[in-house]
Amino acid sequence: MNEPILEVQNVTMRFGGIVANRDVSFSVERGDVTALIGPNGAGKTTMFNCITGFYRSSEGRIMLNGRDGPTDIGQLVTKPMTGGSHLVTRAGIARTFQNIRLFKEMSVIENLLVAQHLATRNNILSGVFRTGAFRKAEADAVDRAYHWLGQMKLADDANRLAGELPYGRQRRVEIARAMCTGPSLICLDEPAAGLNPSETLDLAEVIQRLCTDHKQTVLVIEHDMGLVMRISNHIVVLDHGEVISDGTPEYVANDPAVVAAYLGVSEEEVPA
Ligand SMILES: Nc1ncnc2c1ncn2[C@@H]1O[C@H](COP(=O)(O)OP(=O)(O)OP(=O)(O)O)[C@@H](O)[C@H]1O
Repeated sequence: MNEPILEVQNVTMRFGGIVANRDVSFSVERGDVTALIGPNGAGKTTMFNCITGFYRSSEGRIMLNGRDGPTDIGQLVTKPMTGGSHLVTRAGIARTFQNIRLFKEMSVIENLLVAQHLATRNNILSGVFRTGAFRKAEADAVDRAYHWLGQMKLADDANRLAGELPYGRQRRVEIARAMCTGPSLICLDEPAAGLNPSETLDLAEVIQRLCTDHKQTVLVIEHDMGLVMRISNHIVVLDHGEVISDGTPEYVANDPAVVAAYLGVSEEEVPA
């Protein structure tokens, strides 16, 4: 399968009169770390919310070529009765949030188990009667949770309250929780926000390991350009809701349109 894992096709998102994304198109290739960057208010989070099924875009299409074949994200979100972002998680897109959203009064391991209950197809009856399939699913969920805690260098924290961990570790718990759902694509919303430099380095290492060891495809919004340049091999730049550059880190870093957007001056004014 050589097709991109995610295809954003001419997506426009309006909130009343505000156009947060305008005719946005880009692809995420399998195994890549793609970074979505841009100045404040450029439309990055809105784009993420469309991709992860929190919003239905006003126009355009977002296709996931995941484990169930081509899936139209917008159709999952608007499916009558059962539609919603949980179906997008099941289809293979997991995410973390700009503001950490762990269950702070639960242990780390419980946070990872809850995520898997939402992602599996067990129903209430199999739980009540504790069928063989249910018990196997539970045992697998625990194994998977410990596996990802180990990968995120959190094995010793399994039974601590999530809210008691230092911020950098909480970020890694969020990533472990997302990985437990077995995503085709993991979307990280500003993972370095609020981290100190040494926590950011740990985070970079963890994200790089997801790619090298687990062939995980990653889409990340990030303002920390040091981190973006270290981890990504593809960058899409948004400004005022539109894609202004798309390419390798080297290409984007030298694109006058990007320099202009960040400096807040017109393209013509940027020195060659
Ligand atoms: N729910 C909403 N209702 C109305 N306007 C919104 C909504 N969400 C976003 N916007 C507007 O859409 C534009 C893009 O916002 P968005 O949060 O997507 O940008 P961003 O690039 O993620 O910014 P930041 O880097 O500051 O997080 C902004 O003008 C914002 O005010």
